[in-house]
Formats: sequence, C-alpha cells, structure tokens
Amino acid sequence: MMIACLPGDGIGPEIMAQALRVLAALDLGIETAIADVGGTAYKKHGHPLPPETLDLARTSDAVLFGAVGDPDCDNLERHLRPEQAILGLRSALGLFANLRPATMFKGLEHMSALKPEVASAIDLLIVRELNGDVYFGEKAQRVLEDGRRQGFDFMSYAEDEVRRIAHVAFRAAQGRKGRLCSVDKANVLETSQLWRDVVIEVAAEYPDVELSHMYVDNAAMQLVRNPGQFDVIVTGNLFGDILSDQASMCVGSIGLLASAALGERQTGKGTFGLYEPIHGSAPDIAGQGKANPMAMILSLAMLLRHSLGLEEQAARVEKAVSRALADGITGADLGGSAGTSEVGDAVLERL
Ligand SMILES: NC(=O)c1ccc[n+]([C@@H]2O[C@H](COP(=O)([O-])OP(=O)(O)OC[C@H]3O[C@@H](n4cnc5c(N)ncnc54)[C@H](O)[C@@H]3O)[C@@H](O)[C@H]2O)c1
Ligand SMILES: CC(C)[C@H](C(=O)O)[C@@H](O)C(=O)O
Ligand SMILES: [Mg+2]
Repeated sequence: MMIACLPGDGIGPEIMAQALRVLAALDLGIETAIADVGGTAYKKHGHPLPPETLDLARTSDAVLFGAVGDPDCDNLERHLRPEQAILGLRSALGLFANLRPATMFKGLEHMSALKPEVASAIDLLIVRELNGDVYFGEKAQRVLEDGRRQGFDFMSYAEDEVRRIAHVAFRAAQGRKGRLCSVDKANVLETSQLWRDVVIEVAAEYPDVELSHMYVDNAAMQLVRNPGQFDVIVTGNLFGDILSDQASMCVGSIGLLASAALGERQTGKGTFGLYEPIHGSAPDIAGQGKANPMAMILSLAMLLRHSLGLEEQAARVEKAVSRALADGITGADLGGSAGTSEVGDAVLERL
C-alpha cells in the first residue's frame, strides 16, 4: 500500500506533518511518498500540478492532500494558480463524490456559532458533486460591443453526472438515518431543475430512503436554524463548497472538517480517493504553528476507512481526536492555546 502525500502551501505542510506522525504511530507498514503541489510546485517546477505529482497520485492507493493557495500567485494566469492543482487532481482522477461530514464533538458545543442545544444535534453528511457544475464549464472574460467588460462561467450538469452522485448519496443515507435532502436552486436554474428531476428518478430505486428537496438559500438558513434536521445533504459543486464551510462553524471550527473525494476505481481494499481538510492554506496564520491539524488527521481516518478498508484503525484515530477535544485540548480556532504540534501530541497520546 502506498499513500501519496501532497502537503501544498501555507499551513498544508504544518498539518500534514501531524497526520504523518499519527500514521507512523499506527505502525501499519504503509509506504508514503511526498510530492510538491500548488504554489510550492509552481515556484519550483513552473506548474502547480507537475506531471510527476499527478503520476504519483495516479499510481498510489490513496492521496493525502494538505491545502493549496498562495497570495503570491493570485495574479498568475488562471491555469497556473495553485487552486488549479486540486481541481486538476479531482478531475484527472475522476473523483466526483465528495463526502464532507460535520458532527458535533462532545464538549465543543459552547464553541459552535449556534446555541449549544441547537448545535448538539448536528450529525450530518454533505455529499458534494465534485467534477461538474460552474467549476468546470467554459469561462472567459470578453469585451462587449459597447466596450463593457463581461465575465462568464458556464454552469451545467449532464444527467449521468447527477445520477452517479445521487446513487452515492442514497447509499450513504441507507447507511445512516435514511434521510436525504437534495439542495438546489430549481426555482431559478435549469441546471437545478434537471438535478431535481434526476434525483427524483433515482429515488425510485431507494424506497427505504426519505427524500426531500430544499432551495439552497433556505438550506443555508436551516443549517443555522435547525441543523439537526439534516442527515445526508446532496448538492452540486458550488453549493456544496459554500454549505460545507458554513457547516464547519456550526460545529465550532473549519479546522475540524475532513473530506473524502472518491471515484469509481477500486484499490482492492476499498475505493481510491483523495483526502483533505475542507479548509484552505490559511495564509493569515501560516508559519505560526497555530493551525488546527484535526481536520487533516480526521481526513487520514477517512482514508484508512474508504481506501484501505481499515475501519478499526480509522475509528481509533477518530476516537483519539474526540478524546483530545473532550479533554479540552484546543488551539486558537476553538478558544484554546494549544499549538499545531501540541494538538498532534495530544492525539498521539490518546491513540
Ligand atoms: N482545498 C484547498 O486546498 C483549499 C480550500 C479552500 C481554500 N483554498 C485556498 O486557500 C487560500 C486561503 O483561502 P481562504 O482564506 O479563503 O480560506 P481558508 O480556509 O484558508 O481560511 C479561512 C479562515 O479560516 C482559518 N483556518 C483555516 N484552516 C484553519 C485551521 N486548520 N486551523 C485554524 N484556522 C484555520 C484561516 O486562518 C482563515 O482565517 C486561497 O488561496 C484559497 O483559494 C484552498
Ligand atoms: C480551492 C477551491 C478550488 C476548493 C473548491 O472550491 O472546491 C476549496 O474551496 C474546497 O472547498 O476544497
Ligand atoms: Mg471550499
């Protein structure tokens, strides 16, 4: 078994180091290989996703990804920007299903942006489509006849793209509380009308799952008003991006939310995937040793579960994180004073 580790930019390498300490402590005999990605790769190799990095990811059993994004690169042509690396990996590796769980950890209710009694009910999974939508449609800027500049991004979903993510979401709901909420903007967008029609067609194959539909603006409000109503949410690429950052503050911090990006390729022990925190490279705190590494460590747990079939080890890592939180070990993002490596120490002690 080989894991490709792509630390990336900003806090990426800092949090990756803690996840790799946890992996080493598990002593599973798994090989790791590290490669450059993002702004770091651009500065060294002239491209945010060098061919060697993509090859390494392709030939691995799973990819552990830190974060990309570098303010020095914000004025580069779009195809050279660090963010293109993660979009390129998701697309080239066919990782269309993004699982973003948000669960309230015991003892952290007071850190939620919501009232503790509202926050304590949060146990939801956002299933975000990851290979389509306005992210991957044609985009450009042009000058109109009257001289005004115009920018456009083409939003689309084909029915097979909706169908395959709907199946992932229905199956996820079957393994949880059996409730699926499809979030769209069908009152305005044709893309969303097709999305809703196809989700309803797929629902016929899952009579044991209770399907509901919600407009995205209402969903954003309901996530704050009564997040306990949600079990599984399935939504498109853009809405899923936004709602998952919002869900993170409902459970206390963006430094807690892990994710799995899965496709169809099987590894023999599970499904090939890329695992990363939902947050970015956090340039505002990079290099200060205060980033929360828990989302990264929990992403490693998801990797062990989904790609390597190591459920027991995954649960062990998750339990160590929740015990550290229950014991009050938190960094600045959660009102505490522990630094990145102290949080790592605390998780290791509890493994
Ligand atoms: N998958 C990715 O690699 C990814 C995801 C999101 C954003 N980005 C990129 O990251 C860069 C910064 O973006 P942004 O500032 O909008 O979002 P961000 O998620 O990097 O940071 C938002 C805020 O959350 C804080 N934060 C994030 N992760 C944290 C952690 N682990 N511990 C403590 N605090 C944390 C940051 O300090 C910042 O105040 C941009 O270049 C963006 O494009 C990359
Ligand atoms: C960096 C960016 C391309 C990415 C996205 O929008 O998918 C990020 O925000 C995420 O949530 O993983
Ligand atoms: Mg995002």
